[in-house]
Amino acid sequence: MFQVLAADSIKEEGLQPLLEQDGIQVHIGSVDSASIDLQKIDALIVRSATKVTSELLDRMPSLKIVGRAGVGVDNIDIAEATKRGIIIVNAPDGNTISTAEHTFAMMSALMRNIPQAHASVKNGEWKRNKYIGNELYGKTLGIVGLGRIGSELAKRARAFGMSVKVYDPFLTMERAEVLGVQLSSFDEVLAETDIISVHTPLTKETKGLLNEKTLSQTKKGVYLLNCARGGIIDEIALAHYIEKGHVAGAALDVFEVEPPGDHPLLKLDSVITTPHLGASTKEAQLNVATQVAREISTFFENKPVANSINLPAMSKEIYEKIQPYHQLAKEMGKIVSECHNKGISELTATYSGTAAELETSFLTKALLAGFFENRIDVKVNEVNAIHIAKERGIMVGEKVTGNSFGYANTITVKASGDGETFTARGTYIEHYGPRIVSLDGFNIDFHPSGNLLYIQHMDRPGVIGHVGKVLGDHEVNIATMQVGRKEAGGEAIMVLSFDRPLPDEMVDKLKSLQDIVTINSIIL
Ligand SMILES: NC(=O)C1=CN([C@@H]2O[C@H](COP(=O)(O)OP(=O)(O)OC[C@H]3O[C@@H](n4cnc5c(N)ncnc54)[C@H](O)[C@@H]3O)[C@@H](O)[C@H]2O)C=CC1
Ligand SMILES: O=C(O)C(=O)COP(=O)(O)O
Repeated sequence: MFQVLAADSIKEEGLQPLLEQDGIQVHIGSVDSASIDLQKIDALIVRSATKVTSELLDRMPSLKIVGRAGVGVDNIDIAEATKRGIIIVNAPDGNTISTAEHTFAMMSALMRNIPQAHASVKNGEWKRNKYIGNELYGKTLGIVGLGRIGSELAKRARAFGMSVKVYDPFLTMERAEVLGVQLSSFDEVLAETDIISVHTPLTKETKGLLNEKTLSQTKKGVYLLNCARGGIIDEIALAHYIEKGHVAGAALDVFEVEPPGDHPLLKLDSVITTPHLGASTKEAQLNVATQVAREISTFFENKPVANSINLPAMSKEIYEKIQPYHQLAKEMGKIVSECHNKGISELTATYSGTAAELETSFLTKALLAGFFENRIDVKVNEVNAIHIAKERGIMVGEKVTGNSFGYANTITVKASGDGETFTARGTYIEHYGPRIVSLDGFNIDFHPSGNLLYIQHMDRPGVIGHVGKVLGDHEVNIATMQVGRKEAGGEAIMVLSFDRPLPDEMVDKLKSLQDIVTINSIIL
């Protein structure tokens, strides 16, 4: 039974996809609830309040996936989660409209002093002159970060007769034209706009984007909005610029530390604020909860998630196409690990034909996951495979070749270390299945599944008979058998498959036979 913890007051109605699925138990609570055994939780759903730190991850050894019911993942230690093979998914567009609408409402409220005037009337006052505001019409709005929310804000601003200048280093001229905004440099946005609204994620690059220096480049009387993340606008610098009358006012939905406590900005009359409400609408909360619940339910069905932060994005169609190669790559990783049961320092995957047309980095990660499966104690998957390889000093290479060795595709794995090299080649034949077509330079042809024995031996009369006798004495039935050799009388290999696991003492007996070089048992 998979255990899901939905924290941060996730809208329960949105959890329906998980509640409806057999084999899943959903707990509503928090990571601090005494009644919840964190050790057993497989999936965690959070909003922005729960901080998914390495300390929390230490307390959740079964955790496999974190669902962020929203956009920003700055409350999640992505590097730590990735190291541990934990997938992170978010709900990128479920709260776009709500946040854009909230930003627009904040902008209107800021320009017309609505919160201050409201409080004054409630206080028994009637100060019509004190609260004279400014029109939005004809003003220039500067948007920093024209992603989903920034774009929706731009559309609304244009509908209100504002012109819009945008700074976003990743934005194309075509997209700016479609949205009717003017693509500008950061300096132009600072110097030429009346209101500046930030809509970037909080990253190393965006932290303190508006600071003592850049605020000095803004127009005197500028208004600032932050409905993205606390810290994009330096709070101390902002308070300073408001106090000295350079910035006319600010609307803030977010703070560096939430709740902000006794904060200098809260003491300023021209600062209006909400408690991180951008995404807090019934509609957005239903959207984001449903989106992450669907993702987690898909994950438990062993299908690809659509919006992972630390896995490549893949549509259902692409996933279906890549799936057989993914399986083959993983099995080849296991085969190489078992057949070449030695230390390795380099692993190279070479793809050809139809395999080379796919997301090969995903296949290489699957290969590594298979390779490490029986070698190390840590669970290895596509999320942490590269990290684990690096940590263990294994160089991972990836190549594409035009030579398919007569097949429609091949995946060739070369493992090297201590002066020795082992190579395996496999192919996927449509409507037929995966085949291993070469092992350590020997041509062979077998289906990689079940219980296998890989035997290296000398090509001498009687060897196969002796192996058959030991198996017969143990009443072990051979399902399939393939042999390969490079030249008569030289080294040769056998790959045998069985319907059930093999007794250890029988494998030991086989090892002691004359002309047997090595024997490796492989379970796929
Ligand atoms: N107040 C609230 O409740 C909410 C806040 N947010 C915040 O808003 C942010 C934006 O959300 P979306 O628009 O959905 O994300 P998005 O990913 O669609 O847009 C972000 C944009 O920022 C741009 N960008 C990145 N680095 C930049 C830089 N250094 N300078 C200028 N532009 C840069 C990107 O190119 C992208 O276009 C989220 O990361 C989140 O932190 C999101 C939802 C609700
Ligand atoms: O989606 C986001 O990035 C948000 O900031 C919304 O945060 P929340 O889920 O309301 O705590």
